[in-house]
Amino acid sequence: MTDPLLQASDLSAHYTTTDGFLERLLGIGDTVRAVDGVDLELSAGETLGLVGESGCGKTTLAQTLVGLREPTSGSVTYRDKPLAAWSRAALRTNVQYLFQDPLASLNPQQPVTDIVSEPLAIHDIVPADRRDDRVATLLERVGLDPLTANRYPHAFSGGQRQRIALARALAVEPELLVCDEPVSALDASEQARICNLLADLQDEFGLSYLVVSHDLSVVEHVADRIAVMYLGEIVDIGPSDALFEDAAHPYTEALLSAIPEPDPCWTGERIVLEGDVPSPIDPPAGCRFHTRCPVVIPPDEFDLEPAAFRSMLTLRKRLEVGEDDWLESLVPRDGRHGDTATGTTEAIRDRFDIPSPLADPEAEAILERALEAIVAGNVGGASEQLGAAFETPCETIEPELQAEGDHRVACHRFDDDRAGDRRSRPSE
Ligand SMILES: Nc1ncnc2c1ncn2[C@@H]1O[C@H](COP(=O)(O)OP(=O)(O)OP(=O)(O)O)[C@@H](O)[C@H]1O
Repeated sequence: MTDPLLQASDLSAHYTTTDGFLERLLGIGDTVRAVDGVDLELSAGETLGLVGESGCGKTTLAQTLVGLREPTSGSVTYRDKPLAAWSRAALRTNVQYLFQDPLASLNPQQPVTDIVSEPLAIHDIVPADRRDDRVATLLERVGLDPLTANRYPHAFSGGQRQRIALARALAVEPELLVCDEPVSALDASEQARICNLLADLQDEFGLSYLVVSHDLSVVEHVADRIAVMYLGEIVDIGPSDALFEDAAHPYTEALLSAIPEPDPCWTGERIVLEGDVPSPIDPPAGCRFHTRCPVVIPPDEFDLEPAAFRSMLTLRKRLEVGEDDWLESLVPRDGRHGDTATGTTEAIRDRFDIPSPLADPEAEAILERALEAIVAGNVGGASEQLGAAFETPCETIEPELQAEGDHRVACHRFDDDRAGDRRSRPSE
C-alpha cells in the first residue's frame, strides 16, 4: 500500500448519555463506547468500505476521521498532519462528507444552483461571473440536467438529491469523499447507477472514498478494501476479494451469508446470529462478538462441537443476566408441565438446541448437574457451575488484529496460541 492519505491510531469516540437535568449538571451518565481503539488507514485513490450492523459506530468513526467530531482519545492524520493542525477551510477543500440523508443535508430554501455554487464562493474557487457555468458542468457530470438548477431539493427524487449533494461535494475538487450510506434510501437500480457514477468520478478525478454502509453487497462492488466494524471496533480488514473469497472473521461470514444474492464464491449456508447486538455502554469482555459468535472456541479440556458449545454458552449467558421469562415456562412453579425433572431438563436442552447427550461424557455430567440445579430453582448456582467448567478464551481475552498478508482479523481462531477450530466456517 502507498503512504496513507488518512490514518487513525487507537482512535476512540465516546458519548455520555444523561437521563435528566441533575445528571447533566453533575456531569455524570453512561459512556457509550461508539468507537473504541480503532487503527485504520486509507491510501490515495483507494476506496475503503466500512461495514457493520446499525449502531456499531460507523457514522461516529467516519465523522471523527474527517474532523466533524472530536475524538475522545487517539489521533487522526491527513497527509501526515494531525487533523487539529489543518485549518477548517483547508480540510474542507480536501475532504468532503456526503451525508446519509441528502434531503436533510440540502437547504430546502435554496435552489440547486445556490446549493452547488455556495462552496465555490466560500472557498473562492471560481470567479463569480463563471460560477453558473461551473454549476452547470458539475450538474451534468453527476447526471442532472442543468436546466433544472433553479428548482428546489424537494422537487427531485432521492437519487437526484444524492446527485445534487455529490455535485456540491465535487465543487471544491476534494481528494477524499466520505459517503455515509450513499444509496441506502434508493431502489436497487438507482443504487447501481449511483455506485457506477462514484466509480466513474473516481477514475476521472482520482478521488479516494470511504464508503460507509450496513450492506456488504453495496461496498462489494465499489471497495478495494473493506473494514468490518462490530461494537465500536474493527474486527476484520482486508482487500475486498480476500474478504469475499475467504471470509475469516465469523462476523464477516455472517454478514456475507445475509446478502440476498450472495457472491458466487460463497458456498456456505445462511448464518442467523443469535441474540441482539450488546449495548456499547457495557460491551462484553474479551471478544465483543463472543456472545453471538457461532464458532466461539470451546474450552480445551472438553471435546465439544462449536455448535454444542455455542448453545451451552447461550444458556449460561441467559442464566447470568437473570432473564427468566423463558425459564418460568419450562420450569413452572405450579408443576403444570414437565412432571419429571428429566422432562424439564430435556425441555431446556430443546429450548437452547443443546445435543442430548453431549459428545464429551465429562462435559455431559457437568451440564446434567447444572440443569438439575436449574430445575431445583438454583439458577445462580447453575450459572456458576457452567461458568467455572466451560470458560472460553473468547470471553476473557481481547483478540488483537492478526495479519495474514494484507488481511487482518481480530479473532482467536486466527491466534496461533489459542486457535481452536481454525478456519472452520460457522456454516459447516
Ligand atoms: N449523540 C449521541 N449520543 C449518545 N449516543 C449516541 C449518539 N450518536 C450515536 N450514539 C450511539 O453510538 C453508537 C454508534 O452510533 P453510530 O450512529 O455511529 O452507528 P452506525 O453504525 O453509524 O449506525 P447507523 O447505521 O444506524 O447510523 C450507537 O449505540 C448510538 O446509539
